[in-house]
Amino acid sequence: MSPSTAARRLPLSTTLTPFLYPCLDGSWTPSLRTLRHLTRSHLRLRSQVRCQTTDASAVDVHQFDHLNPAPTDYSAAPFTDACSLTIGAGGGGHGCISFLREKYIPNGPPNGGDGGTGGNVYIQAVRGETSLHKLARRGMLKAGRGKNGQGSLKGGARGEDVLITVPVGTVVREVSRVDPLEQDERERSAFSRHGSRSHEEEDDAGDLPAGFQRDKWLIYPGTLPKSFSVAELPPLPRPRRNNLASLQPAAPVRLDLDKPMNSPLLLAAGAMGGLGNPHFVSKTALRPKFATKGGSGMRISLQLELKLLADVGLVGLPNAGKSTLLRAITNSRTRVGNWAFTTLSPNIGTVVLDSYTGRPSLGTKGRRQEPRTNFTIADIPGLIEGAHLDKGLGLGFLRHVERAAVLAFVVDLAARDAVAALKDLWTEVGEYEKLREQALNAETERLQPQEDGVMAFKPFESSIFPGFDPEPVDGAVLNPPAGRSLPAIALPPISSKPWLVVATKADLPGTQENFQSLQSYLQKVQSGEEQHPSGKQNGWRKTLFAVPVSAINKEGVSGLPGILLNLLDA
Ligand SMILES: Nc1nc2c(ncn2[C@@H]2O[C@H](COP(=O)(O)OP(=O)(O)OP(=O)(O)O)[C@@H](O)[C@H]2O)c(=O)[nH]1
Ligand SMILES: [Mg+2]
Repeated sequence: MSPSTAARRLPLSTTLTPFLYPCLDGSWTPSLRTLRHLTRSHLRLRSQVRCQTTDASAVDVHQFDHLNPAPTDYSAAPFTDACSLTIGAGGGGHGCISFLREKYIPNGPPNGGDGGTGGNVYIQAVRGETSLHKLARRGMLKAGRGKNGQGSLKGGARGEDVLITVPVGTVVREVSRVDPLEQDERERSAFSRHGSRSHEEEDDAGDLPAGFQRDKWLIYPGTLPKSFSVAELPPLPRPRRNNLASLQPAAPVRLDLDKPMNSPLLLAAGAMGGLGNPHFVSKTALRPKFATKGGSGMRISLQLELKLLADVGLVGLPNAGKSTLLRAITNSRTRVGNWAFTTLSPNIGTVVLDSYTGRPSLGTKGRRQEPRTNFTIADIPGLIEGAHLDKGLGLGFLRHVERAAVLAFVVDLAARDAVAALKDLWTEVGEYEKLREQALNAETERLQPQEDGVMAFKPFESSIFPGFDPEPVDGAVLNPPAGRSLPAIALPPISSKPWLVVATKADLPGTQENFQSLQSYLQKVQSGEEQHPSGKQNGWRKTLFAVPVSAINKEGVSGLPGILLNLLDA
């Protein structure tokens, strides 16, 4: 019988009293001093009990500390670094059909209000968010629809806006969009070209004849289908675009939100509401019994990718000791364990340089205007040989260190030849870079105008005055103007970044030789005798060195922040 089962069977009073719960023993009354002592010993006992419940037989609970934590001593936040999201701007409310009716005015003039504008969708990169998991769960985010207009010329209320908050470092790409207004425009121009009326016959207001898009009308009384087909309708007014649409980023959306934003950025403006019946008063229809429906909101499918922003990125094989190193130099509570793939999602730790006197405890070199008071380090899951062939956790997590200014390669001196481990790591980083370049090229190609880079030149395309949309002049076919070329989110090559090697587990016996061969290899790379481990000609090789540390004993790590800081300012 296990001790826990035995404890369950015995009555509480015989097992725990008077040591743990003395109050349950009726004969006992504690003094104030005893109470204080009891609280202290109870707290100690509780923490021990908590540790024991994890794996009491295998480990001695007293040896746990911050660098050799118990299996349960870690912070685990949900993490998602890529997701797709569809956003929908709010549709407009319908216009109202209503007439003034008062005492002695039985058949008053029309007074139906316009429909309200649909809600907008905004995006904002904010500090504090660290993952996209909330958005990944949503899948679709829609702004509110505008309210319908009401009698007495009351306009409908605006639809509710939606604000998408994302972590700093999120890259947003548009996959596709459905813009009902553009579709409308296309239908109209097709109708005017091939329909009953030619383009020239279209009247000044750009209205099209009755019978075109009957479904855009509301008719009173409109309960019978007959009334829709028989009703005499005026020409359908041109669809209107929300003025705010001019603030939308040019399609296709491609944003790199690498700084916290003070104000949200408009992604999709809501559709305009329909027009109330007073808009359609004419000589022939003094009391129009129709209004227009509100427009539908545009939808954009987006891909969001989070590339965490850290100053230093730790790259290493699984079980090399990256997380222990992060714990040793920061306050991080990332998980540590003696097995591969302990870390399953990236962790960011902050090295605080503040001496608590308002000045950084370590000097930072000139170029920065403000002295650096902290810097961040990203720990990602370990890479294994062949990670680029989708082995292990894949290369996906390298995106979180590709924007780091400095790379720290963590090699385990006790596991295998450190030079071979370093070369393997560089191979995987190089493969990742190739994949990234391929993806960038493919995307740029996809977004480039077709027909061998030739596209029709449109001098001006106003979203505020949709009527002003000149047809391309025949023969005026130019290369895309430079100003409209697509912004490439280009990053510097990883091999050009400053890097160093942190050789961990130096406390274990027989690791000196391994370290010496690593150091002599790095010296040769620096002097140019050996090829850069990335295989690139212009890889960074200004000052290359390896730092031996025993992270678990916090030995050799005190100098690391200073070294990293020097490389950051290099
Ligand atoms: N002796 C010794 N052991 C260490 C040292 N650093 C880490 N370890 C041990 O090595 C094991 C792996 O450490 P982790 O920090 O989890 O390794 P990791 O690189 O983060 O592993 P993954 O997250 O799986 O990639 C743990 O059992 C640590 O206690 C060290 O300096 N000396
Ligand atoms: Mg780890």
